[in-house]
Amino acid sequence: MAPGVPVDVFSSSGKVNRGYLKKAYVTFLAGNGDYFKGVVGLAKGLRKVKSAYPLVVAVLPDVPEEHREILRSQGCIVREIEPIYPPKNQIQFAMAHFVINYSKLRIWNFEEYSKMVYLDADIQVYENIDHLLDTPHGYIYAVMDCYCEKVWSHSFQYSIGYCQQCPDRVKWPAEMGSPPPLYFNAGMFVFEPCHLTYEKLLEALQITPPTPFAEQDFLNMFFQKVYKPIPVAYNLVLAMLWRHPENVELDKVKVVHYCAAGSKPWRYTGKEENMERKDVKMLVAKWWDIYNDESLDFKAENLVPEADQTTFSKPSIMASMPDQPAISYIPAPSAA
Ligand SMILES: O=c1ccn([C@@H]2O[C@H](COP(=O)(O)OP(=O)(O)O)[C@@H](O)[C@H]2O)c(=O)[nH]1
Ligand SMILES: OC[C@H]1O[C@H](O[C@@H]2[C@@H](O)[C@H](O)[C@@H](O)[C@H](O)[C@@H]2O)[C@H](O)[C@@H](O)[C@H]1O
Ligand SMILES: [Mn+2]
Repeated sequence: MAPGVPVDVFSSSGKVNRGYLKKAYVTFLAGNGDYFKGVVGLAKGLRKVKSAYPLVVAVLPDVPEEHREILRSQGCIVREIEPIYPPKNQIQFAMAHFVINYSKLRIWNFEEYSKMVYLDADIQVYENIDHLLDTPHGYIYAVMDCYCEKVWSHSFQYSIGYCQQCPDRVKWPAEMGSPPPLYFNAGMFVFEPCHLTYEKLLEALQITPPTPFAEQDFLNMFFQKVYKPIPVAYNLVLAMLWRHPENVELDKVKVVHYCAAGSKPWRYTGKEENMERKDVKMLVAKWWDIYNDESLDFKAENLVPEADQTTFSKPSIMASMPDQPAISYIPAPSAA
């Protein structure tokens, strides 16, 4: 991987009171294909768990008006963003479509929000996770990824069978120095929009050679020093079911990420590897139950008045978080 872009997050230059700004969920939609169905499912899932926050959808210009209308009719806040492309490169992304995912970075410029939870459109929320929007400032919270799927076959980790999800199974070779820094799946993360951070991201992107996992690799480099792992329950990358079942308590999972090949519920055929598993079929059916539930369709009278957004208890994850003073991101100048 290219050298990390250190982000010196904390500064004693005092606190920024971000309490007056709004909070929201945000997802990303590109193209005129069927991912909009994922966004509809996500909007209905957040309603089912009675989230107090809206879902913002960052759409690329190629998302047709018809799809945007469907999302608005489901109560989504649709915001058009300009694409972001990595510098000219010969890289072979792990999946060809990953190149459009750099555009996700535009969400750091949604400065009217103090805190957001980003969720891929192939994610479903099955339990209320609004408390993530009350986590201490100054960090990016996300779930650790898994290196065991074939899509990682370009990596040294994969070649020796090392995975951060089970670092003792195959130990990192001492001669290779310390193991790689903890690495998060960029399908779900808790972050703080900030124009200064946004500018630093774009600046750093122009001087960082693209790598197989595109913006996910880049975000892991950029936020390496402020990444806080959160439990698998907050983003079950489906492959964990067969790669690390010992790390999964399915009945405690709050968020499911349908990222394994063939697992997108709206395209599910059951033909790809692992797709015939009982747990996968159950999770796909669970997604469809919400998608098809008309009682979860948006009704204007259900709107949560903005003022009510703060009447929130701080459940368990807050209890385990040391209280931090409200500190804004003050990225250091890029080291690269
Ligand atoms: O044609 C596409 C491909 C991707 N995406 C968005 O980009 C995210 C990341 O792609 P994907 O989830 O397919 O990657 P994975 O998590 O499976 O690696 C999706 O969830 C969508 O939000 C999209 O809108 N249209
Ligand atoms: O553009 C890079 C993408 O990288 C990640 O997807 C991968 C990763 O999770 C692997 O570990 C899985 O094995 C694989 O299936 C999955 O595609 C993010 O989910 C996605 O949002 C996006 O950032
Ligand atoms: Mn995804």
